[in-house]
Amino acid sequence: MQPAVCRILDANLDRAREGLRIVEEWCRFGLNSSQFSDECKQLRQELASWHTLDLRLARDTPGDPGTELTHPQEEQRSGLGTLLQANFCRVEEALRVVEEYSKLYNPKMGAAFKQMRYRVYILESHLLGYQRHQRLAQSYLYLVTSPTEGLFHVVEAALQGGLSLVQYRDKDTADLDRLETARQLRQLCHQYGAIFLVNDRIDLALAVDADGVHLGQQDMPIAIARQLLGPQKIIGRSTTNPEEMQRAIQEGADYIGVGPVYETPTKAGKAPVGLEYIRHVAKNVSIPWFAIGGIDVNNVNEVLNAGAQRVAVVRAIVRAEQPTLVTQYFLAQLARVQPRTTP
Ligand SMILES: Cc1ncc(COP(=O)(O)OP(=O)(O)O)c(N)n1
Ligand SMILES: Cc1nc(C(=O)O)sc1CCOP(=O)(O)O
Ligand SMILES: [Mg+2]
Repeated sequence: MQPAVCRILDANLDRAREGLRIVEEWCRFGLNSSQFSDECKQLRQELASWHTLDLRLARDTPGDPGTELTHPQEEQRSGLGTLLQANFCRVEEALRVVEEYSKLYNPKMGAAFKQMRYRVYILESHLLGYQRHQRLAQSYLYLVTSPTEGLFHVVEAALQGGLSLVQYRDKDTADLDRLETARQLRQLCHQYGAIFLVNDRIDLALAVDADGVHLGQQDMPIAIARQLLGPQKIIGRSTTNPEEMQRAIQEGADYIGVGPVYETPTKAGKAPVGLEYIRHVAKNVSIPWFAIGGIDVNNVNEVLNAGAQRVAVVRAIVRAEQPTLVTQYFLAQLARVQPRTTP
């Protein structure tokens, strides 16, 4: 066997193992998930079983020109999501290299690495989906955007205040512009570890790889959205009464919107549901739900006193002079009504 092939296999087996270890550490210490960390460990052990002495002996680190090469992006990661994604990429690439070159070395190894690569794809998709749903469960304030000058500044200011859930809502702009805005908002949200959802449009959500969609009663049925988006993405549904609420849950919504609580010019003409429906949802719903419609810093406590633990707002943040401070105020009020978790 050519020594160069052995060196390639040796280097990529190491690369894949290192990347898996980085992912495994997060599964173990960040998520406390034995299921995900066991899968990483099994993959690492299988890798190790193919990393035979003849491959290790081919190593020539001083003669490897690649040890000096780094990319600036490797020196900094904008968040945990980017870090995990970069390492999944590294593992998948390395496995693909091993799969190809091992065909010259041991064809059985090629087949085994193809299987492993698919296992890593599945792990990545399950892990990212799990993280996304965890983040949703920890999100109490939800910013729904409206077209406004300085939208990115407003959203970034709110993210700096601790916001972790954003919906891009824009009914009238040309698709080409919406696509660009959605792309940039997604990037901004992910930089802060926040979830990014798209209102109404499954196609746009898919195009920018958003975390999911928000669908109203007149929008696409949840079952079709789920088929298009898959189980790992988030699907939210608007509801205005107990029947819609029950149906949304049965159909598999990940969260529901509950409103409008108060009359609002943002959704002119939609009759307010009032606090009675909030009380009903508070008693009957266990998935995340967000009270929405006319909520601001002056009336938020009334909504919380009726049983809401999460709220969604448009104007209260988009029109705020100081979106960071308003976000912090909302989050502080919301924190008062969160159930205490035992340490
Ligand atoms: C969180 C949240 N709740 C409700 C809505 C309203 O959705 P919909 O009824 O489809 O109305 P539009 O927003 O599409 O005008 C929402 N967007 N977000
Ligand atoms: C987008 C939207 N959906 C609603 C619903 O009840 O389904 S109320 C609403 C607008 C909320 O805007 P603001 O916070 O400015 O009142
Ligand atoms: Mg809609």
